[in-house]
Amino acid sequence: MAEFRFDIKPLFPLEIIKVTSNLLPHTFRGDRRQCLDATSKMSEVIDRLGQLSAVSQGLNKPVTTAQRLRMSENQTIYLLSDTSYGANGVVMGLLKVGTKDLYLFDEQGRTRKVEQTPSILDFYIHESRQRGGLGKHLFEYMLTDQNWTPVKCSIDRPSEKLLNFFKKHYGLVRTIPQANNFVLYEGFFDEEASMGNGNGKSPAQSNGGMHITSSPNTQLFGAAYLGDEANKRSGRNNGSQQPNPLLHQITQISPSGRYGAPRPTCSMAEIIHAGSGKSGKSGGSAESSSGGNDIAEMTAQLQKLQSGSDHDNASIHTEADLEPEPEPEPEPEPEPEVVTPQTPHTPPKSHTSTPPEVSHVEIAESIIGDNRRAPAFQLSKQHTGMKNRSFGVGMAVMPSTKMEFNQLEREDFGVVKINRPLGNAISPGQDNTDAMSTVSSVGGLTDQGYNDLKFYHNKLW
Ligand SMILES: CC(=O)SCCNC(=O)CCNC(=O)[C@H](O)C(C)(C)COP(=O)(O)OP(=O)(O)OC[C@H]1O[C@@H](n2cnc3c(N)ncnc32)[C@H](O)[C@@H]1OP(=O)(O)O
Repeated sequence: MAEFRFDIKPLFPLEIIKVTSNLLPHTFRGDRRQCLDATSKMSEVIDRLGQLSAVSQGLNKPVTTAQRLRMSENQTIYLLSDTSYGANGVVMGLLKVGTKDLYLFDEQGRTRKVEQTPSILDFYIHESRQRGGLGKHLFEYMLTDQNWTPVKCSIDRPSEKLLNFFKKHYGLVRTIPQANNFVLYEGFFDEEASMGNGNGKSPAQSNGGMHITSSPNTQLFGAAYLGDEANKRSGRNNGSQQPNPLLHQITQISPSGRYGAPRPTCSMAEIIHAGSGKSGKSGGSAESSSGGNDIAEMTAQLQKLQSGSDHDNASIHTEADLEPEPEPEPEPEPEPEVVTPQTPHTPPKSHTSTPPEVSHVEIAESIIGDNRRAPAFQLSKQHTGMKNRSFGVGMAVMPSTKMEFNQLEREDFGVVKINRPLGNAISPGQDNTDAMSTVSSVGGLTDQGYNDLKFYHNKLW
């Protein structure tokens, strides 16, 4: 348990105290000197518990620090103590909550901007006291104090233990898939489920903040981008939408828990890999499939070309058939104030949301063309000395399928050298890293009369 060099009893007149950005216990009364002393000690307590929580969750840096709390506007930390333990007492647990403005998907896959969503941000009970009911005790205190209900809480990358906690104590299992790091349980958007929270409104509604948005992602990916299950559900509900057999959601079964929570995907990657068709929709709703250039069609054409088959009914190869690449473990991120989802998707069996994984090697190649294909056999620069041969690199500036250039110096990423004479040593005093200086000094042309483009880059092949 977290013991300190000072007596914690003055800080903890109650078993549970709450602390906000002033870093003082909500019970605090004292003069300026006592205030400074209390904030200093409380900072130490928060930093220690935050550190223990991070270690317990396998995070490489704490989600909770005194400094972060001090800078926050709407976060509260609840601390659970046992002042009877030892001479100075001990602190046994921490629960950090706050409100967030989030873009969320509801159960029909519509994007909603929910302002001041109740959020569980960090939760920790010391290992020696876990599974003894203290977590529930602390959580219930917070719910009462904040006037929240569990089903209305969003949870920032819940751990496996916390998922079990919600299942055991509140019967919450089924989640609404999100594309950000937050997990919502079914019922979050229900009006009636919010009646028990005291004011008859959901937390979001009570803050006047929930409305369907026309976010860029909704326009880009459509509201029915949830795959078959969601399409069926919405089809049952309103009878207007039919599942499109060509449109499978991009699904990856990932471990649930803090690291298993979905990461936002790169919007640019989505656009590059999936958005080149005129329809502009990657997964698409039933309505979105009208464009002649959509991915399914392009992929089918590619398949036909590859197999040499011209059967009209060749099977369609969709994103769901492609092997997802293993996802690197995401680092813990500071809680975003506004999180914009990229794509919704169907919940995996674990009932936790997973990130959409776009892996369109073939599609990307079909879009870009053969220029991007690597040769069947290629010599590396180890084989060819310092001569590098690059295919497609720098296509943005050279309309050639092949580029050759000398490599006399070390490789650095992203440095583009222009106008240095091909193969020549750099003259003394010439700035080797400044393209501008070489532009003016050489006149811009090589012996062959061409501009010399020099690329320094990491190994790409
Ligand atoms: C947004 C976030 O903060 S995510 C991070 C959540 N925090 C962590 O994972 C840190 C490590 N875990 C903990 O600190 C605690 O286990 C907490 C805070 C999740 C729960 O506190 P506890 O005091 O253990 O909760 P409490 O005793 O009230 O409830 C126990 C239930 O929680 C779940 N739980 C607690 N520990 C575990 C565990 N090791 N394995 C699986 N489930 C667990 C179970 O449902 C358990 O019920 P059970 O013992 O009948 O199986």
